Amino acid sequence: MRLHRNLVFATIDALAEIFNDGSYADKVIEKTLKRDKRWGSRDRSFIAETTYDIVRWKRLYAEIAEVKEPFKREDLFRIFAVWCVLRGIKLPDWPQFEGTPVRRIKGKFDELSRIRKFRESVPDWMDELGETELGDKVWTKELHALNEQAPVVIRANRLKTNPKDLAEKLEAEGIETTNIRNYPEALELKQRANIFKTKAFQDGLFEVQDASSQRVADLLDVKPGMRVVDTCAGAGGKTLHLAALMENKGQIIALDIYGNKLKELKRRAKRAGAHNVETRSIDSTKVIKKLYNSADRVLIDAPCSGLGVLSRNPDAKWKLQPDFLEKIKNTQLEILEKYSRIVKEGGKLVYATCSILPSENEKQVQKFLKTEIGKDFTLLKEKKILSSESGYDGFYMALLQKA
Ligand SMILES: C[S@@+](CC[C@H](N)C(=O)[O-])C[C@H]1O[C@@H](n2cnc3c(N)ncnc32)[C@H](O)[C@@H]1O
Repeated sequence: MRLHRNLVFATIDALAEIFNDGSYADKVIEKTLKRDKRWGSRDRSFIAETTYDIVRWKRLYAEIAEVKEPFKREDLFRIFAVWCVLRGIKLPDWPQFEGTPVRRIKGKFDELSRIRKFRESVPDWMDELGETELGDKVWTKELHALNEQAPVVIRANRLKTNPKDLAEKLEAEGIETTNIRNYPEALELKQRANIFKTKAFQDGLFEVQDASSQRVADLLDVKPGMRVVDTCAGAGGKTLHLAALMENKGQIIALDIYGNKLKELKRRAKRAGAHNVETRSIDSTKVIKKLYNSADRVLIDAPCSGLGVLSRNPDAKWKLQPDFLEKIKNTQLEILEKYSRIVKEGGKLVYATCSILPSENEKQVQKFLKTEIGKDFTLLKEKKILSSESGYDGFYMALLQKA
């Protein structure tokens, strides 16, 4: 591979913004890719993938490069040189790479690879937490899986198409997909591609949604005509799936504390042809109280650490802090206690997270079941999805029923 100066410089700029200014990797990459209209798809994927790779392996590479945060520009070039050496990419004879100690880099890599927190590139606290919660063996495997690049999975929108027709349409647009066994609406891309540009996407025939995430709406057991409340709807990934499962019949009330996310949800619902979705911003306790005892089904896709989705969101390794985790666990329990009151007698509730930590998952459900409102519920089913076992995101979901 020959390195192009403007692509490498763009990558270094992106890394500086992500590491030193605390910006989100996806946003920085999106902005960086708009910088030069002449860049083709290969150039763009070089920038995106190299940036993500270096974000993913920050701790390991910084340790090998012997540099510390905040990174100066020359530090970022040293980190970049480590990335090249470990991938067997020939370093160009630019002044930035002069004197790169190739043998020392390889030696340090071998030495650090013996220690999990360096090999898998995670902060000390996260490595300790993962081991405490999951045990050494499971955490080691899981962490390894979470450092793999995530596959691109889409969900065929049954309001407009089916997986077979969609696969054919995408193939006609040059995108090859495969079915995923036991995931009825999912297709996996054989190769990464900018699928948002396809006509099939603009026509609302699919949404990008990880295979594990597609399990959540399925578990809620919705039927056409039901009244369903999606309490933490965000931009509506699961709301749209629920609308499709309900064949657009009945009512879905999508809630979130952020109005801007709900705006995006509305836009997506329009594209997907989902007409039974109403959004409500949670701007006072009244919004929730008005819904008490009214829904056949309630989804709580709770805010969480996101530790199950590190493979698509590697900068969370560096952004997540232990005190945030403590706060979010309190929020999860509060949400469970408040929003479960929306379920009517005999109705069902799904509590889900994209975390693999028992303290955000089954332990929260157990705590909830002991609360006053929780005593009215029974746990019907629980699914713990590990990335190391499924090949997709780590997820947790529990189905509960109100007596
Ligand atoms: C895991 S995300 C939801 C993802 C979304 N359901 C989807 O499938 O695309 C959690 C959502 O909970 C929202 N949230 C955070 N605190 C909340 C609260 N107290 N009540 C309701 N929503 C909340 C966040 O804004 C975020 O959109």
